[in-house]
Amino acid sequence: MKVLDKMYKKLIVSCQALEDEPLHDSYIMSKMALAAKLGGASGIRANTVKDIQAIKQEVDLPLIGIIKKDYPDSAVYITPTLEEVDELYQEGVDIIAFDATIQARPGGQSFQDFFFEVKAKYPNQLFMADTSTLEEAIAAEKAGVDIVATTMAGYTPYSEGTVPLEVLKEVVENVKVPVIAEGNIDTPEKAKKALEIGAHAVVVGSAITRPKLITEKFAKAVHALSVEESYTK
Ligand SMILES: CC(=O)N[C@H](C=O)[C@@H](O)[C@H](O)[C@H](O)COP(=O)(O)O
Repeated sequence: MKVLDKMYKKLIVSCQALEDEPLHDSYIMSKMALAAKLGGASGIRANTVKDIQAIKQEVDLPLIGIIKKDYPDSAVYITPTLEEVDELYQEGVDIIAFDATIQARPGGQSFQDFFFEVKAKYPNQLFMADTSTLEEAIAAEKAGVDIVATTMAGYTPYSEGTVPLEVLKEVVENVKVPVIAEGNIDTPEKAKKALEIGAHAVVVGSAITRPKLITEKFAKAVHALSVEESYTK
């Protein structure tokens, strides 16, 4: 079965922890992936070759690979250049994802120029475009990507405050390639809604694999109550 068929209407779990996050460790990410698989995930999204290698030891699910890297002259950090694409291709992942916003890439390169190079070098690889607006999704489809995703909705200065599921709906209505819902899908209800809207699959990250953020949500709710009701004996 082809990878896009395996993912159809399924849950993909993003297992990522950056250097400044408490779970930053490839072994931990591999166990997160295993937990996700046992819980019913049908795919994994992972960052860095090291994490991807560790995850491959634990699970045999379809993999979406990215490399997050900061460059001083660009706001684009998800697989920004051909160099990161080369690394992911050499490691081997089912889908390579990258930022496909209108923001300039390192060296001032546009998404179109970047993708032209990428596609020419790797014509048989599946590529997923992380976009923040309908316009970017349409442009990415036109450039020839295989999948568009709403990953960056709310994370570019010009998309701040947009509602991911609303962006998803617009994108689904206007592009023909499969659309993956990703970004701030933080409840099972929203994941289900994303698929009902027409997403091909849904990626959930923080709500499953970032316990610090999950704890913060609980702590905030609990502490708000403890401020209202002080303890007196
Ligand atoms: C904007 C950005 O850098 N997103 C990253 C993309 O890989 C990840 O940090 C997210 O966790 C992932 O997209 C899943 O989203 P959420 O964690 O909201 O379920």
